Amino acid sequence: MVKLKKQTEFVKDIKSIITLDNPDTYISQPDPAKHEIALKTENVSVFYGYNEAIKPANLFFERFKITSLIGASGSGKSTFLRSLNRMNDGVAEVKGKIMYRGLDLNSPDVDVYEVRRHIGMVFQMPNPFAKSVYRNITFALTQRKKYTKEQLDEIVESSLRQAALWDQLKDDLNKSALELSGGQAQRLVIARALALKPDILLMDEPTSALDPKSTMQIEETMMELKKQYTIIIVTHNMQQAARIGDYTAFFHLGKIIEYDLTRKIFTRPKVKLTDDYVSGNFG
Ligand SMILES: Nc1ncnc2c1ncn2[C@@H]1O[C@H](COP(=O)(O)OP(=O)(O)OP(=O)(O)O)[C@@H](O)[C@H]1O
Repeated sequence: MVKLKKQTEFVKDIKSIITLDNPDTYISQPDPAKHEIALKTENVSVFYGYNEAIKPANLFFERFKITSLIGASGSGKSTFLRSLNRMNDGVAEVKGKIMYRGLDLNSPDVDVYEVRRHIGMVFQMPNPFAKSVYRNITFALTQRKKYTKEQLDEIVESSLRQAALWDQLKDDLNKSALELSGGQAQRLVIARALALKPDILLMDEPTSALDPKSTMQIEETMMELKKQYTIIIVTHNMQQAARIGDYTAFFHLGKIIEYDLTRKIFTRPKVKLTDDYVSGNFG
């Protein structure tokens, strides 16, 4: 009688096939038999015209973890990140599947607004609207649905609390968001994304425009947020990736060279190119 393999053994097999076929890459995914997967890409490639900026990428993102995307400038990190919630629509052609709760988010009949409600995005430069702190958080919500004042008050408070901004701003909710410091503005943008109650937060170099103190505060906030959200972050800051990332994917010329637990990427990478990058030999 043929004995069926357990799923974990299949996963091990898949890992070794990938490694043997591509000796210059090493992809070690979180094991779906043991870990909940929030998002998965299947052969996702991205084209700007004829330029294949992302080569077919197959990545699993574990739920309630932080995954860092690292790599030199132009390696494709932002392009890949922006594909995950359809931010590349109209800019680039994205092929392959982006699987979320059994649904391919890259399918043309998927409502892009719904995709972005479940998968929020925070950009490099804090970009609050020229509105009050309160309206920044409620604006997107009220475009599609009616809320009572009590409901909105509750959402504003809980979003600001999660972004560690409530204590500082609770008496200044009518203040213009343009009067906030850079660190406060970035945390307001995080609160604005959280107000939509997403599952996943994409962050594109969220601290690169901030001073070290604000950077540490945002990192602390992210460590709290990952208890409730899955976070995927692009960062140029190796210390940041090592400090906060559970998993790290290293990109080079549009290809994922190595994907593994962060501690392995930074202490025992399997591919020399990764070692050279994390040791600061190029990039
Ligand atoms: N809007 C665009 N149109 C055409 N090509 C683009 C566009 N955006 C990015 N590219 C190209 O795609 C490739 C990957 O760029 P991308 O910005 O994703 O890299 P990155 O790793 O995020 O870089 P950085 O760290 O500098 O932000 C580069 O060759 C870049 O020139």
